[in-house]
Amino acid sequence: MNYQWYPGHMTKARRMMQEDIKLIDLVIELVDARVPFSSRNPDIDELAKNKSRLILLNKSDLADKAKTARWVEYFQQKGFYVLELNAKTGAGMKAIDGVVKEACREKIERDLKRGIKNRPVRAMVVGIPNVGKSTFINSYAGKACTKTGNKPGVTKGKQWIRLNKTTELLDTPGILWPKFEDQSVGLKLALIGSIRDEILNIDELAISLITFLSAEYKGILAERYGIEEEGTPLAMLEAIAEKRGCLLKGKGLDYSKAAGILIDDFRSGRLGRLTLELPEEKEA
Ligand SMILES: Nc1nc2c(ncn2[C@@H]2O[C@H](COP(=O)(O)OP(=O)(O)OP(=O)(O)O)[C@@H](O)[C@H]2O)c(=O)[nH]1
Repeated sequence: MNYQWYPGHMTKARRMMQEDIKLIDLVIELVDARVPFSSRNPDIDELAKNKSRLILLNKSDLADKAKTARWVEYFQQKGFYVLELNAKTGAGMKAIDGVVKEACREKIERDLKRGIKNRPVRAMVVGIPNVGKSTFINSYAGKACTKTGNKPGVTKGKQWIRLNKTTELLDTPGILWPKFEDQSVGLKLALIGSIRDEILNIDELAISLITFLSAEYKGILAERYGIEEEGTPLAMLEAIAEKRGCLLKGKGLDYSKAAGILIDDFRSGRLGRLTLELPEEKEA
């Protein structure tokens, strides 16, 4: 399968982010907890060097709890501050302020030594499309906070949201481009729904998911669809089509319909909390 992204916007988005990053102290990077490696663009490490860093493992409600704990440990070992989050419900949100302060402690202390009091920490949210940046900003900023409007000088044209006494957030998130280093990255991004479905081959996607699930999460397909987990992935897709009554008009089974049901069940969490990759695979 050949995966494409939204070509054309990348250069502009990157240039804008390069400018914006100059204005901020803290980069809050959202990744999808089901694919923390595939949903991050490592170029951000270069773009945001010398900045405090916080990684939010978002959509953690859909990810495997034990595997998320391993990703937390992995990113911590790399020197990032890390939190699990469900931006949609706000679960995990309370811990953020404390961690932001901790991540920016050096900056706050440096300011104090220079006699600068109460200059807020300036933060920016970044991430690839669909990881939940807007949902997070809306939830974190809440209704009570006010937009500060344009400021003179360096921040001309930028909107900042004053979150509390210590933190301001740039109101437009930085969009990063996913990095298709190998086919498996594109495949995982397609599975979580970050690539437009029109350009995907849904049958191939379902076969890949079945292959993965029957190896890593044995029993899940049997439980959800009442099928035997045996034979080829195609045979299992066929079994799902049979169980779910996916029929073509008078001409046998509708595999694509069954594939659609499976992918949809995965994306919405109906197959359970599943994570598609682990840190050690990435390091291998
Ligand atoms: N289950 C779940 N869904 C979430 C969570 N956070 C965001 N979403 C959903 O994910 C989808 C994308 O969220 P957005 O906030 O639009 O993502 P974005 O990163 O701003 O997307 P772009 O504008 O494309 O860059 C929406 O349907 C959200 O409701 C979460 O923690 N859990």
